[in-house]
Amino acid sequence: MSLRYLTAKLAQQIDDELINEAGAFSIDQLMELAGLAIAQALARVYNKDEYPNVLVCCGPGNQGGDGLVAARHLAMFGYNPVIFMPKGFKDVYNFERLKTQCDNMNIKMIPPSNDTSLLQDSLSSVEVILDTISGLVSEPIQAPFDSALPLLTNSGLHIVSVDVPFGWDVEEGNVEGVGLEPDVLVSLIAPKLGVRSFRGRHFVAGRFIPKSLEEKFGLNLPEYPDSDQIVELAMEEEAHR
Ligand SMILES: NC(=O)C1=CN([C@@H]2O[C@H](COP(=O)(O)OP(=O)(O)OC[C@H]3O[C@@H](n4cnc5c(N)ncnc54)[C@H](OP(=O)(O)O)[C@@H]3O)[C@@H](O)[C@H]2O)[C@@H](O)CC1
Ligand SMILES: [K+]
Repeated sequence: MSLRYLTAKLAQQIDDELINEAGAFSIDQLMELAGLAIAQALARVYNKDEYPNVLVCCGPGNQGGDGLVAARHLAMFGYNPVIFMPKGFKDVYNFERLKTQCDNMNIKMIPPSNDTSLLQDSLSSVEVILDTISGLVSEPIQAPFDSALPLLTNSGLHIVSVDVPFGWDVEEGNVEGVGLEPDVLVSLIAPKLGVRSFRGRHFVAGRFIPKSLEEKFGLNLPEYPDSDQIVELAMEEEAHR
């Protein structure tokens, strides 16, 4: 039985079940585990001696929250993350706490601005971009990320994307051809249909899904090694899907 690739609707349904009485998780718990796993995947591929500087690009939704958590863990691991979060977080209470936790780690945040020169400056001093802009939303690319996208794409830097690379459709992939082209992808819980064409290093993260939910949704998740929070999909597995 092969790994199940999820529609946007199914991914949302699994998230909802994890949070309602069946799963009984709080969003903070899931965000913390997701952010930790994302940081672990980035560290697995880009070691901190060669790639110490990471630009963490955060959207205004839950995925942006995952990004703030990942930035904090990367700092704990010895990286030097810088946060680019040009649009205010939707859940202000969560954001304020996550932002304070990043401030306490002396993580720099690029101030929101219509002028892209600050972003450009940061791109010239990092080795890796972490794309935690959006995950489950299929929308045309909107401000303020529209002006950032070409800068990220043309930077030539290594890119780690979470769930769905920015600019891709959740189910159809990079149909417009303008989305980010990451080197590494971290799929939370299970990959989404749109990333079937992805051929870089692909990790699945989310070692918190109860067996009952895995079975209910027929996910056929790969086995996580040891005590890892991430599992890398083998190239053969990718080629056969
Ligand atoms: N499964 C799990 O275990 C866990 C899942 N979690 C995470 O939740 C993520 C889903 O979160 P989510 O539902 O809040 O949506 P998300 O993708 O963050 O986008 C929100 C906003 O972004 C914006 N935006 C989107 N597209 C855009 C565009 N093209 N151009 C410009 N802006 C765009 C848009 O903002 P708006 O324009 O509406 O202000 C939209 O409303 C999921 O991927 C995973 O990372 C973890 O937190 C917990 C564990
Ligand atoms: K993303």
